[in-house]
Amino acid sequence: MEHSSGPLNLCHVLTKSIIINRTHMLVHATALSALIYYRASFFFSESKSRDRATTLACLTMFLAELGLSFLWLLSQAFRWRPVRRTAFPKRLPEDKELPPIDVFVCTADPDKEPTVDVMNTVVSAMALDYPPEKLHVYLSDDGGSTLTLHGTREAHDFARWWLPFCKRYGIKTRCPKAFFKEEEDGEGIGMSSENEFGSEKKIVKEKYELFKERVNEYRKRHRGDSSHTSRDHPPTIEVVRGNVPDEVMQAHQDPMPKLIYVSREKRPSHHHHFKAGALNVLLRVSGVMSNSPYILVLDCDMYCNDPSSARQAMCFHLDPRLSPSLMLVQFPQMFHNISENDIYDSKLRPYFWTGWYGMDGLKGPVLSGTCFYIKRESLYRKPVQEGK
Ligand SMILES: O=c1ccn([C@@H]2O[C@H](COP(=O)(O)OP(=O)(O)O[C@H]3O[C@H](CO)[C@@H](O)[C@H](O)[C@H]3O)[C@@H](O)[C@H]2O)c(=O)[nH]1
Ligand SMILES: [Mn+2]
Repeated sequence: MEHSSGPLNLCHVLTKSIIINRTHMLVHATALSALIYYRASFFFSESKSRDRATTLACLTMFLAELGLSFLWLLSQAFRWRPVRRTAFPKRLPEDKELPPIDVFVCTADPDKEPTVDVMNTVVSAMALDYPPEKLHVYLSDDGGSTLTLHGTREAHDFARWWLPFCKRYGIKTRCPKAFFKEEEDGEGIGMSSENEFGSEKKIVKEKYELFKERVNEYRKRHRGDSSHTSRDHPPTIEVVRGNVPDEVMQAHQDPMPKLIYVSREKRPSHHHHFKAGALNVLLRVSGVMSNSPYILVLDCDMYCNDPSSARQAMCFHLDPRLSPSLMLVQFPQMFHNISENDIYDSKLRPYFWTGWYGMDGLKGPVLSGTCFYIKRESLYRKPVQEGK
């Protein structure tokens, strides 16, 4: 990668949106003022036709209107000064100068969060376009399930095929499940199955099917085997090496990101604090094992849908102008499998595509709990300066 003198990122103020938003606010505020004036004049007028029932009805409506107007007023902050940001990953320093990243994936229940899907998220994180020796993926299993541990080993084996395949063909969708679905739906990169890509895709698909089969087989065979429960189990930490024998491993010498399975100790007598407790344990475990200065947090059903996200995040974290006051770089969540007839906006578009741009313009969005690259240092107290 070449150095370049341009900035690593740009912040664009969305002038057109600002003009439209503020004009709309003005019109809306004028209409509201007229309404409030109309209601108020009703109460101050000395009309004899006003009986108690009419007054009560008008008062109730007026209070409701005042309440809604207040809510409207508060939400206008999000539309006041929206901004967008562009990152220039090509301007980042060389790979060897990039900082390491720890990825935290949390799962809690192999019945509610199917193991194959969780592993798809894990594999998509391992396949990020980032130097593999600088990427460490930690999977926290709050269920303490042997199925998840077994699935992690199987995922590691499958990643040996998947990672080189993605790298060689510049695959954009690095979650295997999503990639094969796109290929089936004809939305893939459209190369014929006759060529080299096609034949390799076929092999990788077979490996993926085998991986799924083995995980599901294990689930069937070992159901109810364990004496532990998700609420009462000892700790387990394993640097996952997979099930592949050494000879086969030597044949695939491509370096891979480290994959670490962590299941913290849980006892009924101690509160476990759900995901927050799991993240705290991952912070401590990773602090001893890799201690990377940046951390990506993912829910187990939030796969990485853009392999360049790590480099994009670094365009902000490594920017000397921004970095001292920057805690995290957050990506919006995207939802699939939502009904075509959805009337509840389950994709949360106003939140991610309006609210966030607005909040960023007012000094930063809220933390949404997943899909963010956070600076480890920002989670600890500021180091005390020497001599003070
Ligand atoms: O005891 C627990 C409970 C949950 N989780 C994990 O936490 C994540 C989020 O939990 P989920 O039940 O899926 O919550 P959602 O409502 O889908 O998630 C949103 O809301 C959560 C807080 O309520 C945030 O933590 C999430 O990041 C945010 O996406 C999942 O990966 C779980 O496996 C644990 O690790 N341990
Ligand atoms: Mn969830």
